Amino acid sequence: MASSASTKPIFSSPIISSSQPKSSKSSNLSFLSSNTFGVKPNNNINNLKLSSQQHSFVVKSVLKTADQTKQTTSSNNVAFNDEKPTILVSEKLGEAGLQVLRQLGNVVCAYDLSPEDLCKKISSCDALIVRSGTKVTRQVFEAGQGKLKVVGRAGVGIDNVDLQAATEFGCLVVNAPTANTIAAAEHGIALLAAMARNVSQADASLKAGKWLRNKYVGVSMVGKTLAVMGFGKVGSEVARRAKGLGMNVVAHDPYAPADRARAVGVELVSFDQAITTADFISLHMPLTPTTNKVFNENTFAKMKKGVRIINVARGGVIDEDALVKALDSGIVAQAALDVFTEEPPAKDSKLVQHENVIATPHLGASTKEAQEGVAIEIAEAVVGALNGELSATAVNAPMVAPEVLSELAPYVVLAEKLGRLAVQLVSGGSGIQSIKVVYRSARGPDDLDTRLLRAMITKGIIEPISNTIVNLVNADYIAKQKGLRISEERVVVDSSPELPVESIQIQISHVESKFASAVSETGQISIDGKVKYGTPHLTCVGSFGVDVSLEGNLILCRQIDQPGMIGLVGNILGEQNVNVNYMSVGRMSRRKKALMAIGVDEEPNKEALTNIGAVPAIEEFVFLKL
Ligand SMILES: NC(=O)c1ccc[n+]([C@@H]2O[C@H](COP(=O)([O-])OP(=O)(O)OC[C@H]3O[C@@H](n4cnc5c(N)ncnc54)[C@H](O)[C@@H]3O)[C@@H](O)[C@H]2O)c1
Ligand SMILES: O=C(O)[C@H](O)COP(=O)(O)O
Repeated sequence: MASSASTKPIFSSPIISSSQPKSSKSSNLSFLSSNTFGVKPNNNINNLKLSSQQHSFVVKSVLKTADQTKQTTSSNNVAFNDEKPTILVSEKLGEAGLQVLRQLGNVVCAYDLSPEDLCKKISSCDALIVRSGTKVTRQVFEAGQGKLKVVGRAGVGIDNVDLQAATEFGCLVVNAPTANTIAAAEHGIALLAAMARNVSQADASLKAGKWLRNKYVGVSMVGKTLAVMGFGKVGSEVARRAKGLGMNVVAHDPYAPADRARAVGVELVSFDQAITTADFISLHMPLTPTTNKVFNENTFAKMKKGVRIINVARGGVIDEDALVKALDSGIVAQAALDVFTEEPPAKDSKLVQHENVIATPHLGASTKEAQEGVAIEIAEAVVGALNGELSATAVNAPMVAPEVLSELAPYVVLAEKLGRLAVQLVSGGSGIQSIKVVYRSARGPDDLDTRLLRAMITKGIIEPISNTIVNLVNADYIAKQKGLRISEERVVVDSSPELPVESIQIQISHVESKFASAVSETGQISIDGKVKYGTPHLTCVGSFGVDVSLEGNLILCRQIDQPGMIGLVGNILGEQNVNVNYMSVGRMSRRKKALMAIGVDEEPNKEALTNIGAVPAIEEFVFLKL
């Protein structure tokens, strides 16, 4: 490490768990099985090479599922399946979106599927597109395991998708968050005005032959206070429109920036302040464990008597029984509801049937314009994901800008290879619990996004020793599940900021190594790598500096530094027709200990490895698969 280097931890890993994983697999990484040479046969090795389609390749690699791994392993290249992907559309989607999908894959539109039929169909699908009516449960992800790569939610709310299960199964979830904003806001305003002026009730009454002008006297909106609960995309558009109606608008949103509210002329206030001062309350927050039934008996009791409530967000944010009581008692004068806890609600729902309630069947996003826009937005996101692009609307994966991705491409390969090497250096009986990754870089902390690199290191470490397929979506989850703690550290070095990373070091502590020379003076297994001319290189093993290109496989030998060693080992390999592609020797001092790193194209047979071990000057050696 350069003496001028400053050390700054950048990541305090969330991947810290003392809990045992749920799966029946080993709770830590102690199940390294060994053959004669201490290496477990590895079915998941990808012969990764950078190509002209580097960017696309990198993403495909980081999002790869078991299915793709099978295919790439058998064909020994990194290309996606040549067959067209199958995209299941389980709810009505605009024609323009379907056309985008058809350009890439086989599109199957199957509406109103039972949960069982969805599970049956999904096992042969690469992607699923839903709206709010399809429950994408854990069972769906289990049924789609190894094949289903992406779930597209044609809309905003993802409360009908089991995100935890998606992440565990490495399935990307994308949504279409912008195209229906205006439609939802307009519907909110339509309900607000219709409720205030009794439009629905008066219309029904007139159609029933009555003329009740006195009964349907409404309330005015101008000068009244509207509390917008959730000042996101829809909430802020509702606020903007309500101001146009002359309303006094306040908003509550714990995460909204004050300047965004100021720009609309809205004051951000506390939850209690909002609900106690408002004449109208309009709900625009997502349904989450925190917002579930946040409008309940207690909160209704705090509201101004005669308050009016509009909900175009999610039914689940209201305790519907409590709302019926509040309507009966007059605390809530009227409610206008587009969404319900159960959709469709029961025909005899007291809430829907209440005389002071007007209701629509989840129509917020249902304008021609919004449905066209949502269909295109989700189709493009799903096609992009299937093509290997990271989506800007990924819900359960880090979003990495394409230019960052291209720049990091060779480092992604290096990261995975170093992970693979490091884990193979751990001796069979040891469990890995703690891994430290040190990035040496001239870049400032904001200019280096290491999430991708960390995911690929995790992939490299876990895949050789388990059947789990690791990708960008599930890397952190899988590491946590296996009790693996990964911490990251940045060392700022005085080199060119043109390069995102100068070197990556992986340290594994509290384990024994099957190759003692890989253990550094401070007691950890430690290896370093760099990208040279676009190719990953191993540059340090323990305390030995080496330089070997990480292609094919690797033999590391520690020996007494003396003439003729390269020839001796080269001959043994040559006799078995094993081609050496790279060789490098690092030593501590002259004629003492040296470390020889040999890159080989083929896997040496047992005899070749036995003969290498029998060379008197060789004190230890290890064969590592990349
Ligand atoms: N009825 C429909 O057809 C329809 C159409 C579009 C959107 N929606 C629903 O409307 C809601 C908002 O959509 P959006 O596009 O504006 O989403 P958004 O993510 O842009 O906005 C949601 C806002 O809620 C805020 N929030 C989160 N937790 C909160 C809490 N506890 N209290 C207050 N605010 C909180 C967030 O900070 C965010 O600003 C979602 O539930 C969405 O599913 C319904
Ligand atoms: O969250 C959303 O985008 C809306 O609730 C729209 O849902 P829909 O796609 O089922 O109309």
